[in-house]
This record gives sequence, structure tokens and C-alpha cells, in this order.
Amino acid sequence: MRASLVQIDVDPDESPESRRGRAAAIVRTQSGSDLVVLPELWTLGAFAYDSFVSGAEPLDGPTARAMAAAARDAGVWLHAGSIVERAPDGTLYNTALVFSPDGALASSYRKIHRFGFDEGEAVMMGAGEEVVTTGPPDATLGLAICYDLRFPELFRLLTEAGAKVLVIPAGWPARRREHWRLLARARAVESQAYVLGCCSTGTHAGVEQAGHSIVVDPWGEVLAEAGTAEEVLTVELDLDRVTQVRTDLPVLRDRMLGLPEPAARTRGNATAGG
Ligand SMILES: NC(=O)CCC(=O)C(=O)O
Repeated sequence: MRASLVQIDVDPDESPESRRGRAAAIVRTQSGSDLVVLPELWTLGAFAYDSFVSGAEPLDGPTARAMAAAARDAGVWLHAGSIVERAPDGTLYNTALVFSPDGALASSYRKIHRFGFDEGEAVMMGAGEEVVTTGPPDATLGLAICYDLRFPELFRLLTEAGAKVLVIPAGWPARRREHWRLLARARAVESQAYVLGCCSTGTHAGVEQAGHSIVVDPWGEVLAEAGTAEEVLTVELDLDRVTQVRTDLPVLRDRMLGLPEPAARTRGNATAGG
């Protein structure tokens, strides 16, 4: 399977409409790929909180329509990164959209772990509640977004649901770039799956983006990594490698399920220690 990660420059001097057109044009150039991936909130900028309310869109809004057409024209599976979704009840979500090669919306995923602590998306957006896998039947994509990368329990659930390729659009800051690179490899090794991390580049809302979109194989080796410029990273994924690694080193089989809850363990230890 050939995958192309589009590391787009999110520049506040370019309008979301212009960037949408540019991203669609780039996707159309990737017709030889099976899967094309865009970053998190690339139309507005992941840290451009001031634009979230005015720039929110429904699932059939302008970004979704442009991406559906681009996926169809290129004949690719398109993970269109994420949008600020305005749900019918008015709640905002950070929502990833995946289109099949006929331009149909195959799946959407609402980011479960919202970044910002006491500000930004953590207070402006609702939290997703669904673990989502999708994609080409032979690949099974597991969906996560940016800050989700810090929460291994989500990736366990994605692996249990059959994910072989973990796709993580991001607007990760340059300041924590080494966390991004390290956690992408960690999630690949523990899940024994490919990790496709597609980050934006440029600076918006005063936050320099990490770039360094990355593809890691199920053994934890980095197959390709971008720099900090806008670029398309294209790699060949051998999906049999997932099965091979899981067979050769069957650690997923050795999980000890049913361990007591942490609180129960603490009580137990305290008693045992006298
Ligand atoms: N947009 C994000 O989720 C940012 C995540 C981040 O900055 C971090 O985890 O560090």
C-alpha cells in the first residue's frame, strides 16, 4: 500500500478557502497512492482558537465537499485530517474525516483527548466517545488525533479492533517535537502496527508547528520523516509485515488482562507493607 502524507503549511496570511483549494490540488496530484493523509485542523490551524467558532463546519460543509471531490478525482482513500465540526446540537468537535475512493465519507472520528488543559479545545469542544477503525479492508486504519498520541490505552483499543495502520493527523508544536517523534515510535512498537503521523508546518497563533511528519513500521523503525518545509512524504507499506512482527514477537498475546484497578492495588500494597 502506498501512503502519502501531506505536510501542509498553515500560514495565517493564507485564507482557509485558499488553503482548502491548495490541499485539494495536492491530493489530486497523488493519484498513484492508495492512501493520502492531511494534518489536524489544517484549514484554521490547531491553535487558532479564535477562529474555531466562526470556522466550524458540519460534516457536509465546504472542507468535506472539497475533500470528497479530491478523493474521487484522485481515486484514493483520503484521510482529510480534521475539521472543527459543528454538530447538529451546536457542540464543536475536532473531527477527522476519511473518504473512500468514490468520494463517500467512509468514517469520521471525534478526538477523544482534547488539548489545552483549561483553555482552547479542552473548553471549547466536546470529547469524542467512539473508538473508530475504518479504511481499505486489507489495511484497517485506526484513527487518533494529535494529543491522543499521549494516551496508549486508546491505541490498545484500536489494536484490539484490528487496526494495522494507525493514522494520526496533528498540529503538534515544534517545542515538543521530540515527544512527537518518540511517542510515534512507542505507539508503533507497542501496537506492532504502522504509524502514519501527519503534522502541519509553519507558525500560526504564535505556535511554531513541528513538521516532521513521520512513518514508523511495526518494528519501530522510522521509514520516512519530513523536515520543516511543506512537503509530501510517500512510502510503501507492506501490510504483511504487521502479521509477521506480531507472529515473530507475540507480545500482544501475552497481555495480562483483568489486573485489579490501581486504587485496589494501592490498598493491597499498603496492607501488605504493614
Ligand atoms: N493539537 C494538539 O493536540 C496538541 C498536542 C500537544 O501539543 C501535545 O500533546 O504536546
